Amino acid sequence: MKVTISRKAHFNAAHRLYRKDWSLEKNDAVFGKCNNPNFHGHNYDLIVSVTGPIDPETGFVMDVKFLAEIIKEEVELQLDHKNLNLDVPEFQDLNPTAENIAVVIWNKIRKRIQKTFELEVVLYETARNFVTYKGE
Ligand SMILES: Nc1nc2c(c(=O)[nH]1)N=C([C@H](O)[C@H](O)COP(=O)(O)OP(=O)(O)OP(=O)(O)O)CN2
Ligand SMILES: [Zn+2]
Repeated sequence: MKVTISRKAHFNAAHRLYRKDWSLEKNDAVFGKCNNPNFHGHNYDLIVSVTGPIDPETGFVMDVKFLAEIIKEEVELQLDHKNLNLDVPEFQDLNPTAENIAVVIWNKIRKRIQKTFELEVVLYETARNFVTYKGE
């Protein structure tokens, strides 16, 4: 029997969607207002879910306080109030779309979670736009 535990988190960050190897015209055509050279910001909401068996001794899949600490160290401290393009090494050569941010977050958290557990992240970039990544 497997059970999923989830923890919500939140961070604010600025970004610009563009490719350095494209002209301004092509970036504007593809990314529109998200290509503003002066950046723009989002209030990101994150849901991190871990699936695994319940430990019969503790009754936990994993201690949610431990998961909260991992999210604080791997996501909030590294991304909150940052300019993703300028401040975060992972996005120096990677467009900080919601899809790419979700994959970067998943890879950071995956390293900290027991291999036998499944991991899923859902990242809300706006109240209506969100992406899901499960490492598949
Ligand atoms: N597949 C993706 N498409 C878009 C992404 C993305 O990361 N992946 N990002 C953006 C913009 O950065 C931003 O998220 C768009 O914001 P906005 O158009 O304001 O979206 P809202 O949901 O707030 O507003 P609506 O009026 O509901 O469109 C664009 N595309
Ligand atoms: Zn944006």
